Amino acid sequence: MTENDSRYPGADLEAALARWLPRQRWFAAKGHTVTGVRIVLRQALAEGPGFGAEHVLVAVDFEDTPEQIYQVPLGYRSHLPDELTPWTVATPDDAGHSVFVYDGLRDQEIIGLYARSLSSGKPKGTVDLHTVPGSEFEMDVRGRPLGAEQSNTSVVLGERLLLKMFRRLTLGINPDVELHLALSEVGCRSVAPLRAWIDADVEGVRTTLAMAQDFAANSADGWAMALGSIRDLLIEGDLRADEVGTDFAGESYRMGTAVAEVHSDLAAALGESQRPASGLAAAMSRRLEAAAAEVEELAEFVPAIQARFDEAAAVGPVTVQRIHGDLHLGQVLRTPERWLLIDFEGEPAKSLVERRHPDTPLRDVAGMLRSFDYAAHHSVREREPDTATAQREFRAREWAERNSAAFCDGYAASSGSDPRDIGALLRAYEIDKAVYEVVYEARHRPAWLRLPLNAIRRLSQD
Ligand SMILES: Nc1ncnc2c1ncn2[C@@H]1O[C@H](COP(=O)(O)OP(=O)(O)O)[C@@H](O)[C@H]1O
Ligand SMILES: O=P(O)(O)O[C@H]1O[C@H](CO)[C@@H](O[C@H]2O[C@H](CO)[C@@H](O)[C@H](O)[C@H]2O)[C@H](O)[C@H]1O
Repeated sequence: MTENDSRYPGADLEAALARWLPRQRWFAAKGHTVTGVRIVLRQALAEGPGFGAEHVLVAVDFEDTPEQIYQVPLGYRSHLPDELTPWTVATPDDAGHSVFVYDGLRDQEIIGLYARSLSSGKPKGTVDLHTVPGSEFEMDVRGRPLGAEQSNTSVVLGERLLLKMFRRLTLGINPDVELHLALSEVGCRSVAPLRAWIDADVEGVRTTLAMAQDFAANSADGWAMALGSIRDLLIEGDLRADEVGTDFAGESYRMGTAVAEVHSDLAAALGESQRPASGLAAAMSRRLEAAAAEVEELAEFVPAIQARFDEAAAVGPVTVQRIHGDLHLGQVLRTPERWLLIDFEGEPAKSLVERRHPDTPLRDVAGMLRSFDYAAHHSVREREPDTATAQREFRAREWAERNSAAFCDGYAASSGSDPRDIGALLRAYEIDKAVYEVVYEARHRPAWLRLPLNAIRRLSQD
């Protein structure tokens, strides 16, 4: 297939993508009506009889929200194997299109094309590849998609590298690459080293498209591990968290030390400064106002939340630095050796400028404390209600408190500073995160909305 391809005209591709994009897990504008799709980059990767592949970027217009740009590597085949049919964008039709169009990142052959580009150091056309010095790639590695869809799409190359293709593009450098690069340069042990990244000029701005880092084989994510621990605890509800065989506190402690190490390495690599807590609290109040305008269930909590933010504002000057920005149990991987932090993109709903703003490390600590609460209470809600439900709620809370304390202990032991010492600010961050979660759940998983709302009640009114 070539740039001005006659077999699949741009206008038809744009129309097919307008129908397909809103159904994707990573589509960030759920609930907004797409009014048009415009191709902004179309780069042939392979072409031959019955098979083609293209790297495509599109700008999506909406009725009621600003344009968004998405990355959609596409495959074209005259015969689509069964395993690729769930990823169909368009089928052959009466209008004379003889090929299926599908999500290229589900096709091992197309993933292999990206792998070869990385290993040869020669991406196609206007797309640039940057290799971190000392990183080598094998020429002909095979690729496979990585499990479930998330905010982006990741593929494993030769079981050695993970290539993450950003889906919704934010014009500029992606903090995931920026922070992984900084951490890799100072030899941080608690991240998977960055090996390469891909960028291109998009609408006149140099923009990150993808990154490759070491693949941590045989790892488990913190969310799955935490759920395993809680499952055992909730079977009867009569044992305390420290009495069940799958007590998680030791892991939470080590996770705390890993997060502290990353914070210390980020400060060493990118610096620290001072900021009045009043400015941080004012930003939280603005976010609260916007969230309450979007999710009406928040309204009754606004005065109590604001009182907590006012307490945080009185804390005085605090040290700020670059942080992870969206830390939760799904963002930590337990390898056989240690915990690794992944996905430094920051909260997807924030602008790039906001995500790159220095903040206190307490935001990340609070993110993990919120996640212990999520894991515990989500597990209770997964079970059919019965006479033991109240007891399970009690145990779940105990589990969250035990693991939060262990995490903070580990953090304090590694960093020399205990996050609980500035309790008013830590609590404000927990509430701020729960407010973000209320909006996130209302947009993506309304059935989960009660989880952050219950936490807000507890955190703002205790
Ligand atoms: N370096 C890695 N090694 C192994 N698995 C990884 C690695 N980085 C991420 N993963 C896995 O890929 C999934 C998606 O990664 P993440 O960076 O969180 O992507 P997204 O931006 O799509 O949320 C994670 O949940 C984790 O299971
Ligand atoms: O897609 P990302 O992983 O970057 O993060 C977004 O999605 C997360 C949900 O997967 C969301 O996290 C919330 O749910 C988690 C459980 O699924 C829980 O552990 C977190 O504490 C809770 O915030 C995250 O906030 C969002 O940015």
